[in-house]
Amino acid sequence: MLGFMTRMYSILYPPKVEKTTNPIRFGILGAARIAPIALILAVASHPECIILGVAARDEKRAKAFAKKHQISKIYYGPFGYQNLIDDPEIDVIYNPLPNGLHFEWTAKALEAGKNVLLEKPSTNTAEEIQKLFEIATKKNLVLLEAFHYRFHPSFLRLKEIVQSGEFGKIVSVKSELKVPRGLVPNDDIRLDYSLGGGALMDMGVYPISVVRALVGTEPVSVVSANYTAHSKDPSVDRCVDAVLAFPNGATAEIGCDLQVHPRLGFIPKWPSTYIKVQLEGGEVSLSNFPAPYIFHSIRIKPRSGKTRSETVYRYKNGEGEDWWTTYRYQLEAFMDKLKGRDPKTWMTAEDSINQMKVVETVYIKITIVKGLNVF
Ligand SMILES: NC(=O)C1=CN([C@@H]2O[C@H](COP(=O)(O)OP(=O)(O)OC[C@H]3O[C@@H](n4cnc5c(N)ncnc54)[C@H](OP(=O)(O)O)[C@@H]3O)[C@@H](O)[C@H]2O)C=CC1
Ligand SMILES: O=C1OC[C@@H](O)[C@H](O)[C@H]1O
Repeated sequence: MLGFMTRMYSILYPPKVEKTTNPIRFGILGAARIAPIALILAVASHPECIILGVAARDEKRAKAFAKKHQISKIYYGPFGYQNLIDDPEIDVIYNPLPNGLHFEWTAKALEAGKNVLLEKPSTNTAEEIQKLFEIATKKNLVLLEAFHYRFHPSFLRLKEIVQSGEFGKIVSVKSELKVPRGLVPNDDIRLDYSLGGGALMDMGVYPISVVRALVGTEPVSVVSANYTAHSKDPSVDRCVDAVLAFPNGATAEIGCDLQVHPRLGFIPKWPSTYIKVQLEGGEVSLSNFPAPYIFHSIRIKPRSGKTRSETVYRYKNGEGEDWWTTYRYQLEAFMDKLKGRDPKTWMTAEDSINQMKVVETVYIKITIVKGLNVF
């Protein structure tokens, strides 16, 4: 309990660090709700970077956000986003715009010579993310799809156990991200088809990326995919459950839901956020994988022998801090990449492109085709 309390305190009030003389300067596109936890708090404890600017469509919103987070440069109005991108003092653009705007604004940022930390899902299609990486490569810029959980030591430990061979080959993987009704209001970007909304685009991309990373190859087919349309708009998927088949015989079940209905109509269900891997010689699981810094448990259940559990908040060599969030670990890797150092782990261009191919294939299986230009 004490560990939990001290972690939470340091996440919300990170210790101040002295910044280097020429820190890398981030600019944020949009006064997005995710920006404080996913970037601003992470940057606060990194010595080599600062948040220099923010752009929002509305002047008041931009000013309020900048004041709250002590950001010195503000852009707003119809050209606000472009003006932030064009600011020669900005080195990196953080793009937490609605999914459907990821491609357009990341392309503009890269074309302007800016590195980009791009929120998940990278784009609407594999073709789009491929184009973005082509620009990034041509211009020698860093582009990262922000699958933050991949950078936390708990996920890396799970992957290490699964891929160590200790329990033999993977038989199946199951991963879910489902949240109770009431968390996603009807006017949320997640429920707007034209902005790239839908459960699979918002939450389902996590389990898909999880199973791909753990199996270590790409699925060969989507065996089945069921979805429930959202009551607000039938073209928006509220919930998706799919089964993927991998070339080595392993299968994966992925699930996502933006509105899990309460038990008996009134008892809210707890969010479902886990990874479970069945191996020939046992089962390994990780609870709360998207926010392991709050709490998590890695359970190792050998087919014969005692069940044990681990919690892992730092890298093996002791690097990191117990209170570092998934976002803080991600920022560490991003900064390492920018500075020409070797990050602990990375989400490559190929990984992001293949990820979107799988997302597209699941959508095709459930026949909600989100303006996708595939096959
Ligand atoms: N990594 C993670 O853990 C998480 C990632 N995300 C991802 O981050 C992104 C943003 O999510 P979230 O912060 O919840 O989103 P918000 O609802 O806060 O929207 C983000 C920003 O989008 C801008 N925007 C631009 N055009 C539109 C438009 N037409 N309609 C609505 N908003 C618009 C708004 O900018 P302005 O201020 O200029 O009005 C707003 O600030 C998504 O891609 C999502 O998938 C979300 C949550 C968690
Ligand atoms: O990226 C995300 O992670 C957590 C979810 O609750 C949220 O909807 C999603 O955007």
